[in-house]
Amino acid sequence: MNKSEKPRGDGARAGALQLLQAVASGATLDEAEGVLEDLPPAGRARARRLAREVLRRVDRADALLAPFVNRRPRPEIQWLLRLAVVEMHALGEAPHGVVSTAVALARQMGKKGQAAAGMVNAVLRRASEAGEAWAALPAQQMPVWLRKPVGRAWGNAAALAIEAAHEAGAPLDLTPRPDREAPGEALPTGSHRLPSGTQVSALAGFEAGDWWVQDAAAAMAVRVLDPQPGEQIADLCAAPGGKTLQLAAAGARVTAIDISGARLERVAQNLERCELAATLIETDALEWRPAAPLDAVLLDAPCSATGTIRRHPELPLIRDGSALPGLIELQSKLIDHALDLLAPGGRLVFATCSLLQAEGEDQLAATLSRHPDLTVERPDLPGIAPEWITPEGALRLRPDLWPDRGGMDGFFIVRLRKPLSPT
Ligand SMILES: C[S@@+](CC[C@H](N)C(=O)[O-])C[C@H]1O[C@@H](n2cnc3c(N)ncnc32)[C@H](O)[C@@H]1O
Repeated sequence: MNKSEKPRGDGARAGALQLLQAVASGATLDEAEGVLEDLPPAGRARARRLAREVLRRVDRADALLAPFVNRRPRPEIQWLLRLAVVEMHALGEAPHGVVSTAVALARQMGKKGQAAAGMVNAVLRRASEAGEAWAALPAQQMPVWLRKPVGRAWGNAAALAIEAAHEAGAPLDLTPRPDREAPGEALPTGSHRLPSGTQVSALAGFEAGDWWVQDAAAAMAVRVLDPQPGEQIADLCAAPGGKTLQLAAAGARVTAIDISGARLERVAQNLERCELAATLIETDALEWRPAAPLDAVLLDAPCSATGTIRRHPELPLIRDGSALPGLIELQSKLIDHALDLLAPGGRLVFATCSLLQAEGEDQLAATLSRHPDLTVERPDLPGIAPEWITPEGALRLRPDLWPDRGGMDGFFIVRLRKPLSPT
């Protein structure tokens, strides 16, 4: 569907379909955002939401549709059918309206769409009566390259619970500045939580910079680091800057580094909105050295981002795990470099938003074998359950934790301390 064929009156659904087709060709939802440029802000938000809800349930929608189609329709029609099924069965939209809108959208997809409109109508009418079958279908499975190691690490029941959390999506979490208020339910670890879909810019305190958006699990890395006023701290992979803001708000003297100038620009905007300060440097962290050794380093390393599938449900569709070896190698180089920047007795927090032990537990084991003089410091923080702490003393966070509260991102976080004198 090109722009001129975009249906007037239901731009959000048409926008969602364009996003879904962009994802099918390998784009992230953020990268595909440009297809929504003609929509007003509310329509864009709805299109993004619809696309995310479909991406969380592609397999489930296909399984429901399979008995009603003779052969798999063209990709754009299949996305249209999936969208309609998800709207009816997951989002509680009235079937009559969903079916007639889907038929209208098909008619606006050129000749092939017009030819498919009758089939769309017939299939969706039958699918609308299949609520029980929908309820009996399992949540979407993670792809094999991810599910296998997750099942091996924590068992099948945990993998199923993680998949249920992926389907449920993510609430909106805020980190308040220490001296300010934030809306939402206060969580035991200090974040504030609001329902998913809350419009961020309309919340009290946004303009004043009283808080910033940051998942509750992501916010724990800086709490584990425990920055102190006046400490010299480098945030080696800083953008878009949630953790830089936390470090600066604690009164540390922060150098925020990122290899991406465009992403670093977002750190600058966030700092400005929250009236906080940090020195920003666009460079490869592996090539950066401070003038004097540091009190602490935060290394929130580039990783598979498999802990963020609740908010980025396109990742399982567009990633195949082939980037992992390169990421793991980069993480270990960054760890060694970060340790080299620390003063004696300095601390390094290594974190990845990953569900893979290869980017967490195994990376810690390899680091300790390369640097046997390091001490792992177990986190001792309000709200952290003892079972989240690994035998080695790291923090393993998973989307299926806090199931009654709405979950959290998957993260691995560990604090390492350098010896006071060389051993
Ligand atoms: C997981 S994100 C960091 C998220 C950030 N800490 C936050 O809390 O908002 C990883 C970042 O590492 C950056 N990056 C990747 N390779 C890098 C390198 N060699 N040196 C510096 N930054 C790098 C990426 O541009 C990306 O912004």
